[in-house]
Amino acid sequence: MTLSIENIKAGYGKINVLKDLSVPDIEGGSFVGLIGPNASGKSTFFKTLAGLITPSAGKILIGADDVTWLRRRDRARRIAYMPQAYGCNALLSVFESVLLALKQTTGWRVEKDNLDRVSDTLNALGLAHLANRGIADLSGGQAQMVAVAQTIVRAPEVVLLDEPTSALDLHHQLSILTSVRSEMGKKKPVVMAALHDLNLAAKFCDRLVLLREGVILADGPPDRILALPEIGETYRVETDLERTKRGALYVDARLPA
Ligand SMILES: Nc1ncnc2c1ncn2[C@@H]1O[C@H](COP(=O)(O)OP(=O)(O)OP(=O)(O)O)[C@@H](O)[C@H]1O
Repeated sequence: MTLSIENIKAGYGKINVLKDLSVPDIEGGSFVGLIGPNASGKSTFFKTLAGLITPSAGKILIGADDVTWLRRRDRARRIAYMPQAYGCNALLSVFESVLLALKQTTGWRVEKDNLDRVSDTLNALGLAHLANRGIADLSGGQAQMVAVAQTIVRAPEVVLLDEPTSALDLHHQLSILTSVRSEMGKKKPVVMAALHDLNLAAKFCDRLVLLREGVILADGPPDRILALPEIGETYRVETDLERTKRGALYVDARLPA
C-alpha cells in the first residue's frame, strides 16, 4: 500500500492555507515527520487528509483508490487522525474510550476480539495500568497517550498524529514513538506525525517533509533534510547538524546573533 498526495489546495473559506501540496509515494510501513514552524499548515494538512476540510483541488490516493471524496465515515476506516486538542470529559474509563474509538466506524456489537484488541493496544503503549481510570481524571500526558491508543486501535492504513509528544516527558516521548513504530511493524500502515522536536523527528522518522506557509520546501531522509539551509531559514534560527558519539543526528539550534 502506498499513500500519495497530489497537488492539494485547501484552507478555510477564502483563506488559502495549503498551496499545491504534493507528497508522493509514501510506502506502507514508513514513518513520515511533518515539520515546520507554527501556522505553517501542518494541522490543516492532516485535517484535509482526514476529510475534515474539503480541498479545492488535488487528489489523495491510497494505492489505486482515490479517497479524496470518500465520505468522512468511510474514510475514517482507512485514515485515523489524532488532533492536537483531544480533551474529553465523558464518564468513560480509558478502556471504554479506546473501545468506543475502535467501534465508531463499525456496528456497536462488541465481540471478544474487540476487547482483546483494546487490551493489546493498551499493553503495547504501556497504558494497561490506566485501563479502569476515568478519562477525565488523567494527566495531560496520560490523556495524550490514550489519544494515541484511540487512533491506532483500529489498525488503519494511514495514521495521522498531530504533535503526539507535545505533553510528554522525555521517557514517554521515546516510549510512545517506540511503541508506535513497533506496532507499525505488524500491519505496515503509513504513519505521519507533526513534530516540533527535530531531534525526535531525526530519531524516529524515515522521511521528513518540511512545510512553510503552506508550501513544501523539502522532502527526503532526515540526514539530508536537517542539513539544508532551509531548516534554519524556515525556523528563523541558526542550526548545525551533528552526529553524536552513538551515531544519532543532533540539530544544534540557536537564535541568530
Ligand atoms: N478554523 C480556521 N479558520 C481560519 N484560519 C485558520 C483556521 N485554523 C487554522 N487557520 C490558519 O491556518 C494557518 C495554518 O494553521 P495550522 O493550524 O494548519 O498550522 P500548524 O502548522 O499546525 O501550526 P502549529 O504548529 O502552531 O500547530 C494559520 O495561519 C492559522 O491561523
